[in-house]
Amino acid sequence: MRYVQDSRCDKLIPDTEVHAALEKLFRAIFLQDLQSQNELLCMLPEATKSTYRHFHAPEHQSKTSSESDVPLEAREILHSTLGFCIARAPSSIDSAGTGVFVSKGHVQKGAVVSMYPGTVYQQYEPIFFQSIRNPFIFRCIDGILIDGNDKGISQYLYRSCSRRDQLGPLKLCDATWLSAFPQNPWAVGQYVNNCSNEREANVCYQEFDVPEYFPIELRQYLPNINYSPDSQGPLRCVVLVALRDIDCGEELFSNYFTIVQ
Ligand SMILES: C[S@@+](CC[C@H](N)C(=O)[O-])C[C@H]1O[C@@H](n2cnc3c(N)ncnc32)[C@H](O)[C@@H]1O
Repeated sequence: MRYVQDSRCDKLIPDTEVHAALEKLFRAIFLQDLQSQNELLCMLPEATKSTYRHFHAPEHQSKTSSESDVPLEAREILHSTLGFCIARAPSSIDSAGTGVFVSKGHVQKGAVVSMYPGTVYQQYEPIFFQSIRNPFIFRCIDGILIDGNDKGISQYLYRSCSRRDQLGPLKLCDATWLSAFPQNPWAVGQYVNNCSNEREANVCYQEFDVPEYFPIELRQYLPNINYSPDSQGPLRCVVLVALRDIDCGEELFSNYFTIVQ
């Protein structure tokens, strides 16, 4: 069990740091994929477009296209931006199925390591059928639920909601976490296994409400979507934050049970 004095004391790092980390990684992914973002860029306000204008300059293009036009693999972008990669692999615990490992580099205490993807349900929204034999439902402190199952009915619902909310080339979330190759390399947090007496937690969950001013062109990398189109307020995301320095090769373990006293 993880004990927290008060729901206001649950956060390990301030929201501003989570926001900065998300923006840093997402911008790096966006810049790597700039050639296919033209249609979206045309829709954006002049001020936003101008932020990216210099990246169209021939000097930059010649640097990235010298080898091929294929964007850097997502995990490599994570490594070059934040100094580590994570990947799914068979857990170091027998019978625990798949886990998530630091596969390259080193994670520093307090860093955002991963995100918990999935469909976001308010307390009063129906989730009964999706929840049957589904170990991927995450419950937030305020009762909001996130269904991070990448199979079955959960998968269909996420895809359906993501297409519903797409406005032309403007995607408001990322659905690639449902595949083996997520474009947001953090979006594998639902595979992080539970700690035990032998394997202490090295990451913990932290809720993050995406503010209105989060860059619209970067929302396409958020691995969460509201179940209801009428949901009010900010989109709920959950990130996993390192509780200590984590070395390459270590498996990530969280604590599935937090008691708010
Ligand atoms: C959210 S899933 C985590 C991903 C899971 N390992 C998989 O391969 O799908 C939670 C399930 O993983 C397994 N699990 C998680 N932590 C475990 C542990 N410490 N020991 C054994 N099984 C574990 C349990 O089956 C649990 O219901």
